[in-house]
Amino acid sequence: MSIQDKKLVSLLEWIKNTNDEQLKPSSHSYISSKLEVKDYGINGGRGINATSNINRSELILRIPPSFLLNTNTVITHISKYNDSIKLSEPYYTSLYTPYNNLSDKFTKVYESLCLTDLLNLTSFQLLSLYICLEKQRGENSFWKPFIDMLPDISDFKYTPLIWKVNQVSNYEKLLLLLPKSTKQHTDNVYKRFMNDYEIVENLLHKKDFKNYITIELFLWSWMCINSRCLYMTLPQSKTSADNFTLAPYVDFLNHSCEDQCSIKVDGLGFQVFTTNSYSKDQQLYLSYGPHSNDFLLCEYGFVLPYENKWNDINISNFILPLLDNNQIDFLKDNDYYDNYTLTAQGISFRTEVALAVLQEQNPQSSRKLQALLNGISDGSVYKYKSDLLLIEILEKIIHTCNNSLYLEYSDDEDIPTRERKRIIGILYRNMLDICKQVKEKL
Ligand SMILES: C[S@@+](CC[C@H](N)C(=O)[O-])C[C@H]1O[C@@H](n2cnc3c(N)ncnc32)[C@H](O)[C@@H]1O
Repeated sequence: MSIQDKKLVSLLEWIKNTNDEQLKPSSHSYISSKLEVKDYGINGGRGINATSNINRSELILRIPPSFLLNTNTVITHISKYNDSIKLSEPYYTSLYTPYNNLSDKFTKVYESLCLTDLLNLTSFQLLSLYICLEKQRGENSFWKPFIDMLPDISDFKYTPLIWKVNQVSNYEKLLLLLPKSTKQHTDNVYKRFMNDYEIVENLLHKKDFKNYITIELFLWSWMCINSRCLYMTLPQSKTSADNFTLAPYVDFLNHSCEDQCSIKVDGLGFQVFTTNSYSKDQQLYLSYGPHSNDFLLCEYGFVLPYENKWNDINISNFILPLLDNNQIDFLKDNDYYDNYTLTAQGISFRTEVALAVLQEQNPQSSRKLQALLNGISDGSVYKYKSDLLLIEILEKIIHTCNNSLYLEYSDDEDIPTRERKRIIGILYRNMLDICKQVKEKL
């Protein structure tokens, strides 16, 4: 049995938890016997395979609350090492937290944190910190079987954030080759990451724990969360971004554009139902959301090279510099400022509004514009000039894409650089396809 197979067996034993008398059978995880984890190699890494036919609307997975890694479970587990943290809410007290009393240098960190310290962190910061510490606790960690099955940092080799933080070979050149909107997205992800790292580092520093978490470890933990978190409302969350959980085993489901499984979260935990029927040996998928390749690359580290119906192009960089102050004020007042996109189907309504505003000296007093915004007019009065400007923009993008398509077939001697260039080339090819389809329709 390979090491990976042994780790998977441990994960299954841990998550089913059938040996523990304390736990009611209804709280054991349910993993349908029609499922197996399969390695799809370069086509998505590990995924879930149907070992026999599965019906539509069939319950295939149920992971009880105690085995979900989120703010609730983290705070409850930490409280077991810290007498100052008194929890009374049922979403904490109902959790199963076998306290094994295995103190170590990392549980000293838990001893030093008060509840306010924990609640002042975002879910993302708290979980990143916790996974870094639990990973280093090894055998002492309740979560070891789960942490052992998390991906390796090399599984994120296509993520531009990793290129930048780890300064991989040719990273500066690679970042410059990215389409502008992907570069901007990368800068935003980088800011989010650095901000989380600094906050966690400052907290540890304040408590006198130095060199407990390297940036490399934090990056791994942060990317594992970013690429595997699933939406789940949590009672103590301050923002919608805090509403997520990690769900062992469910997180083996790979992404497809079409929803093929649905999620239900209730007192029983995190449940997955099929929304399709599957035949034996088919891979099961879950849609992570309506994400373009640009988004998938920056946040998850992969792209769907051929069939991503959510691909779009952000053309804000072309439109924003053309707006005068009056037009900017109007768009801001009406919540239409920035984020102008187009897909293979055409421009978004936001983009249509921006192109119409560009044709108005005094947008505030234009009845035509008001009619467009209110849905009374179809905006055809603006169409001729909007199309002319759009063609100009499309031609500029087509020119850039044509000059960058070679990247997909790069013959760079350095293999990692060649692979990363191939992914960048795919982004340009996707953009070119959209531009051509939109142009044909004008
Ligand atoms: C929630 S995990 C899914 C399980 C993952 N494949 C694994 O080996 O652990 C998300 C990660 O899986 C990979 N992934 C998911 N869907 C994919 C797809 N359609 N094509 C390629 N990679 C995919 C990406 O690396 C992504 O960051």
